[in-house]
Amino acid sequence: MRYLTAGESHGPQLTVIVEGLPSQLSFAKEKIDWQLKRRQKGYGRGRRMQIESDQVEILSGVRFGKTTGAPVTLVIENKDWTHWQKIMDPYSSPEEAEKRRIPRPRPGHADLNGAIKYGHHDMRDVLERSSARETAARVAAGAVARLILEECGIQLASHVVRIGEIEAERVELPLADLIQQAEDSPVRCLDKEAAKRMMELIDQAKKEGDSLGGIVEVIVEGVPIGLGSHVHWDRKLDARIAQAVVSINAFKGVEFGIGFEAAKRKGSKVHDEIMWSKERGFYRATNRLGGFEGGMTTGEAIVVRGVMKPIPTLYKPLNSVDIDTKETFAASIERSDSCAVPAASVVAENVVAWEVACALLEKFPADTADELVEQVKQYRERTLRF
Ligand SMILES: Cc1cc2nc3c(=O)[nH]c(=O)nc-3n(C[C@H](O)[C@H](O)[C@H](O)COP(=O)(O)O)c2cc1C
Ligand SMILES: C=C(O[C@@H]1CC(C(=O)O)=C[C@@H](OP(=O)(O)O)[C@H]1O)C(=O)O
Repeated sequence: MRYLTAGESHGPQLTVIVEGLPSQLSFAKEKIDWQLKRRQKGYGRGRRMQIESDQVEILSGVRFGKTTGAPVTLVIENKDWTHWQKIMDPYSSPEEAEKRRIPRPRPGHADLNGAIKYGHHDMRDVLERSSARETAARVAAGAVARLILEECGIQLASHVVRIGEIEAERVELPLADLIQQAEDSPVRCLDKEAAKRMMELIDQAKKEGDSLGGIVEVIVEGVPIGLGSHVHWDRKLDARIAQAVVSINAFKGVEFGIGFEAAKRKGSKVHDEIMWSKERGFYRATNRLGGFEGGMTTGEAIVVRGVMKPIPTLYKPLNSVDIDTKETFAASIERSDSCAVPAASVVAENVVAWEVACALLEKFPADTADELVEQVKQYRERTLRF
């Protein structure tokens, strides 16, 4: 499977084309819209999220509620477009655009590098596409992938484990409870006490004109053994997931299982002992390596964490240099999120879903959803008897 996204943050819409889906897959639009809604929530978001109410319009590849096997095109309207039409229209007048030209690059954004690279003297031409607005399209693609995963008994969840200096206590919960509790928390945090302090910290950062980052964790359960492959670097599924997570705007690092902690421990406290029982087949006594050995799934839950830097646009401005005058100025802003870690946890969940679904279809190529489900079922039975 593959997908392409297109669209600017303040253009008319985002478009995503998903290609390679099996046919006869029940295409529940409400499930895609639900993922989009989840991405819009979260404490610390700015005014833009009050304007948008994201949902998909399906333009191709689905008939009678099922995929046909043809590319699926989804669009998400930007309601904010009406406020930007004059300067974002493909044939807007240069005079109009000049009034809102951006000659001042914002530290921490793609503005300056993008302007130099693409020869833009209005940094709006960079900003519009580098904006995390695009993550709505990626979530839509991930939500489509989840339709496949669901049919095959694979479930995902995510939660926030850190915002700024506040770290959540580790809580072990069955996945269904974890999903519910994360959903009930405005910061998607399972530790209620930490969640309260996270919200206070966000309020404080906002008041001070500052911003916050954090760490999110994604968990995938029900994964068959052997998705991905050890035979070639670009087929290792952990590596693909790492790329997907770090490609989310503002994400700077990724770890699996105990992750960077592994550097401090001896091998005996890192590797997961192999066990066997008639009911479960092969399994691991622990899951410190987060569900991967040799770039392949072990059958234990995939546990992946991503670190998000604080939002770069600050009401308390940082210094930058005007590209026209070369003079130093303090960057001014109109509006911004002060913390988007809870929203980004939903993005992370969905980009991971995409990678897992691709790996599933690589192991079990199928033209119809039934063929896929049957192959996965048989493979799970074979695995148990191995
Ligand atoms: C869900 C989400 C919302 C974001 N909202 C903002 C925002 O309101 N203001 C901002 O300056 N950056 C925001 N960002 C981060 C920037 O998009 C990102 O830092 C920037 O594009 C530069 O990319 P890089 O940080 O990956 O280098 C957001 C990121 C995500 C994932
Ligand atoms: C639009 C979204 O996030 C935006 C991501 C973003 C950025 O610089 O990345 C900046 C803000 O955009 P604006 O300048 O229009 O307020 C966020 O609102 C979204 O998540 O849908």
